[in-house]
Amino acid sequence: MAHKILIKDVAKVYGTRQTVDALADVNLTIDDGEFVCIVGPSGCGKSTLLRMVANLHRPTAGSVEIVTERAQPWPTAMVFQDYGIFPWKTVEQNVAFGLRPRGVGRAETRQRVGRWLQQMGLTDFAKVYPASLSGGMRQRVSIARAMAVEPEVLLMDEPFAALDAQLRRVLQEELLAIWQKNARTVVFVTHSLDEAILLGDRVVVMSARPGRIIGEHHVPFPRPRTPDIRATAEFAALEQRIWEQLRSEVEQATGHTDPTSLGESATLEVAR
Ligand SMILES: Nc1ncnc2c1ncn2[C@@H]1O[C@H](COP(=O)(O)OP(=O)(O)OP(=O)(O)O)[C@@H](O)[C@H]1O
Repeated sequence: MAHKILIKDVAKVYGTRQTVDALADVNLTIDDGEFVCIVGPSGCGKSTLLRMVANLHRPTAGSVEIVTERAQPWPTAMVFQDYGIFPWKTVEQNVAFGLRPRGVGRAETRQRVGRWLQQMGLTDFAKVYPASLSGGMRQRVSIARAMAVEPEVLLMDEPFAALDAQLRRVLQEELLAIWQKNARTVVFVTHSLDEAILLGDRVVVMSARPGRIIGEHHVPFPRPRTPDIRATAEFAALEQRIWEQLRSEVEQATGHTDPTSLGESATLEVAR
């Protein structure tokens, strides 16, 4: 398959007098249409990496490239944990945002907004302002907005982390179904190994800061997938393998040495 994202020898240092080494020696190639999940301890530079792919941050060293025929506007869209939608715009105005700057005409905008409102179950809320929506509905607006621009690469930074456990599962399942219908390249940052395995074709594991890639795991479940794969022994075994690789990094990042004492401060979620 053709390569879509090429991350070569990337390092990121924040600050000038007091510096933070966020990333070091990051090399990652993502194929066109691949769904890659990135997991790693808190503060290891996952968001930094995503922002570099979004062209919001520049690497201090190395390069981040998206293979595309239309570099203007930048061919990514991003979904954030805190939704990032505009409170002063209605749901449909939020979903339409981003289409005009991309030169999408009125008729096409109406058609795309209608389609994505429908796909995300938002049609009845088109004229509503975000303040009256639940967190789950706001995140649906955010996903609809990102998908409406038909990005070549969709970047998702812990999009479901603020939702309660049940709602999170519902949105995971919706995203799984949407992606299987509209396959495109996705880079998805999460603290949840369960989520990463359910959704991803590949799970990339990062070390404690400065973040490096310390492992990559192919997710062997064929598409289309359903959430039933969670109940398989293969799923549990893969989750365990990834956790074993990650545990010492999480301990390092949190200052814990006894894994049984991670408790409330655990920075990774492992279903067990
Ligand atoms: N603009 C900035 N200026 C200075 N330091 C920053 C900046 N942005 C991030 N950092 C630091 O860089 C490191 C990596 O941050 P980043 O947010 O990329 O990590 P993360 O893995 O996404 O964290 P989390 O899992 O907690 O969201 C952290 O130590 C963070 O404090």
